[in-house]
Amino acid sequence: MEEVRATSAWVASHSSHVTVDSEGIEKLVESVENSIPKVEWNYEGIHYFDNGPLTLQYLFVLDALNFCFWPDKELNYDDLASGLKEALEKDQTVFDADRLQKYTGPELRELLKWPRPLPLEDERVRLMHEVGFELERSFGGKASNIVESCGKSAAKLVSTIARHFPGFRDHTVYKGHQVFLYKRAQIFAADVWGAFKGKGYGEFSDVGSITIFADYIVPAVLQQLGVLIYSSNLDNIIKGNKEIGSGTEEEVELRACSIYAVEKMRDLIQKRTGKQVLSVELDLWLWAYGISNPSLQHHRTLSIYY
Ligand SMILES: Nc1nc2c(c(CN[C@H]3C=C[C@H](O)[C@@H]3O)cn2[C@@H]2O[C@H](COP(=O)(O)O)[C@@H](O)[C@H]2O)c(=O)[nH]1
Repeated sequence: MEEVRATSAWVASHSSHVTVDSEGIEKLVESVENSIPKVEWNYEGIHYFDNGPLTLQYLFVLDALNFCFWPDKELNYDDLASGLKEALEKDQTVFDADRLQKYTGPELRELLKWPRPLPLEDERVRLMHEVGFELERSFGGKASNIVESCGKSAAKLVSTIARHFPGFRDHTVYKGHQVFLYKRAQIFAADVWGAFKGKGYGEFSDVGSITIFADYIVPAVLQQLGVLIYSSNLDNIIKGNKEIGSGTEEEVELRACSIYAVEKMRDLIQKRTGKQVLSVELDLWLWAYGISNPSLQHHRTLSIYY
């Protein structure tokens, strides 16, 4: 995760379309430093949890598919989470590694009870197959074995997932430099930590190493809160709901500057109050705030990473 931090900082310092506003960070931190809203994991009541290894299988499949909902106006992350939860409650074998390798698009739709093709459905199915195949090949079919192999280190968990599962390798090249963002691998570690409340499978000695999860909600929130400033061209693209290509400077800056800005917020909170906050906690607060404001306009990129 040091690479995520370092490469995001590099993007922020070479950025052409997005500016991280230090004054904006100071103002926001001043207004929230003593009262950062604590948001409970699964505050929405949409997730499967049984306190055992099946929860990890659910979370891993969830985060393998946790991207790109916006092309369907009615589809949200909640539909994916609660759809997978209900499917698992009905049949405990739905996420067995051998079954994951065989799903078709229509079967995935049926699992989620979604009446029409999902956005990037072929990619979702391909990634389910990839997860099933590699779980079987290297982890005895079980996501719990990935977590157990990481010796209570969230950083090791993220790197193990990125090493074994190509679909989680959320990185890109920006102005000639490789940039690591690892949104879905990090969110899996955070989901495990959140679901198990930092105990058992969720105990990580280095949970502070996780950064925020650079999706399409958090940048929009940071802009609304005055932390990110967009060029007028980028602002018009987002307001006009025009698509931004994956891997473009604009897209990488939106994501990397969000990571960098929240790391700066975290440092400032620590400096001013002496209190350690986790980027995961800041992420969940910002994300929940964004989700509760449906009028917030976010950038639109067709991506399998977020
Ligand atoms: N940064 C960040 N992004 C997050 C999440 C979560 C859910 N986290 C769970 C963890 C605890 C809670 O109980 C949540 O259920 C989803 N997303 C992203 O949002 C987008 C979906 O938006 P919309 O199309 O409007 O549904 C999509 O890119 C999705 O990947 C998060 O926590 N942080």
